[in-house]
Amino acid sequence: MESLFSKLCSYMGAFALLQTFLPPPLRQYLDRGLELLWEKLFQTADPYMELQVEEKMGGNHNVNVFYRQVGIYLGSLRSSIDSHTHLKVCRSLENGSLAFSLPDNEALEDSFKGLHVWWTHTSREREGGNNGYGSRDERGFTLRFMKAERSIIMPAYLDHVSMVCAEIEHRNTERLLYTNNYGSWEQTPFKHPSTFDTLALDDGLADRMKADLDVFCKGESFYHKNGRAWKRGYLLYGPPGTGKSSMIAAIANHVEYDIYDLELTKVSDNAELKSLLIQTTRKAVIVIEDIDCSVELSNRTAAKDMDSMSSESHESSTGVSNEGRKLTLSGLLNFTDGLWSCCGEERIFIFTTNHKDRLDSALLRPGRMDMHILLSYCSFPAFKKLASNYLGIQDHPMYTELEDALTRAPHRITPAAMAEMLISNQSDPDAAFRLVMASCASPPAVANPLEVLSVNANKRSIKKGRFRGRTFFFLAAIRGKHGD
Ligand SMILES: Nc1ncnc2c1ncn2[C@@H]1O[C@H](COP(=O)(O)OP(=O)(O)OP(=O)(O)O)[C@@H](O)[C@H]1O
Repeated sequence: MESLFSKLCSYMGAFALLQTFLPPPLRQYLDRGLELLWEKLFQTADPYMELQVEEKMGGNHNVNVFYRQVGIYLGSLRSSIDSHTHLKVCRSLENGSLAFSLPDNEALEDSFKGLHVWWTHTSREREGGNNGYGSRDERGFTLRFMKAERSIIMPAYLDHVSMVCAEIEHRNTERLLYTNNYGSWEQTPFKHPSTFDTLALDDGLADRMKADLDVFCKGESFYHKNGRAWKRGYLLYGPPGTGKSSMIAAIANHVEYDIYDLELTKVSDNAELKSLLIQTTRKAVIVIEDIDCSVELSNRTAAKDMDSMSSESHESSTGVSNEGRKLTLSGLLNFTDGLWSCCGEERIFIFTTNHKDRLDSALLRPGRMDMHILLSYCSFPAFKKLASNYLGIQDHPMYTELEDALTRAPHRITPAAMAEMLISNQSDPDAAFRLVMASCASPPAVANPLEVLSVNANKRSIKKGRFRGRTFFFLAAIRGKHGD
């Protein structure tokens, strides 16, 4: 009896030793085999249950979306995959990246809320060939978990799989820039290289913006718990060429959202505005640039005075009263803030203006735009960032002098103008810095025509374009704001 007991002990010791050396897939096979043996010997009920996720469903073999989602999800479980020594690999046609997965019949372990589940992929030849349904194999995933955990796995874990897959797909999909064209959105791939690392901003602003965006993106439960629409508003203001458009691109790149660039002059009325908003998807940055110039949304008191002066002549010439004006400030406020704005989630609204003082106080009141961000002339830290980006220079003997000049400069330089001076003298940094010094000391030889235009002319009649990173305006037809 004693010798049998010691034999049993030594077997157990050998098993424990074997357990540490066996590769995980083999261990799982053994586990499963022993479980089956145990069930056979002692007739115990299987404490596990299984779910089948087949690639094709039903008699007419419709594609099962969840099968694809599971495949993508499992591909993201890198630490579980890395613990295996037998893997499959393929390269994606779309983005050229490598994707690893387990061979058929090998179990991949995952955990969710402290529970453990196991996925296995199987494929077997379809009976009677391919029957005209593409693949000859019947493929599917099997999910195995404890029966007692059924209420957590179904559907919370399954929803989790779909959600993670949606995020992965969103990250891998090319992002889009939408522009409105009379009632509908037209899309084009969005590839703007601006990031918070390339922007020259005042100290700490990039970090504050990134932190704010990160909190917003992870804020679903916060917004829902507090009964708030999951959206955020930024007003970017400052002179032309200080990086407002570049910051929009940096924001979109940071959060990886699509951009909807709303041109208000192409929106005929509030109903169209509403319809455009409803067509936007979640995870969207909705931008209205130069909001003070887009439509008559300036200070309402001033507008009222203007209206009363001109209403008579306007009505007689057009037959439409000012009261019946089609696109209104209240329509726009409803767009960003009111009930309409709640028909989608995870949206960032950005308005830009060169003249914050011209905006109606209703647009500026606390809570409307969450952050008002001033982008201004080039400070010394911003200059150093541009010099580092464009010339690869971190420090230079002229920096003390330049800091002094930029701090006291009577003729302030925009980051756009600074970038141009550095880029055009890339091969000779000393010459670039001398040019910056000279620009600090005296105004540019030729006044910046775009600044003159932007002050006097109605921007609705000005076309905006970019060439080599600079913003250019050219007149479609010069029409002064008040007809001058
Ligand atoms: N803060 C900045 N950091 C880095 N580059 C900048 C910055 N500001 C401007 N630039 C450069 O100047 C160019 C024009 O800037 P951008 O169009 O972003 O300015 P803006 O403020 O939107 O001008 P506008 O009001 O005329 O639309 C950009 O392509 C970028 O190269």
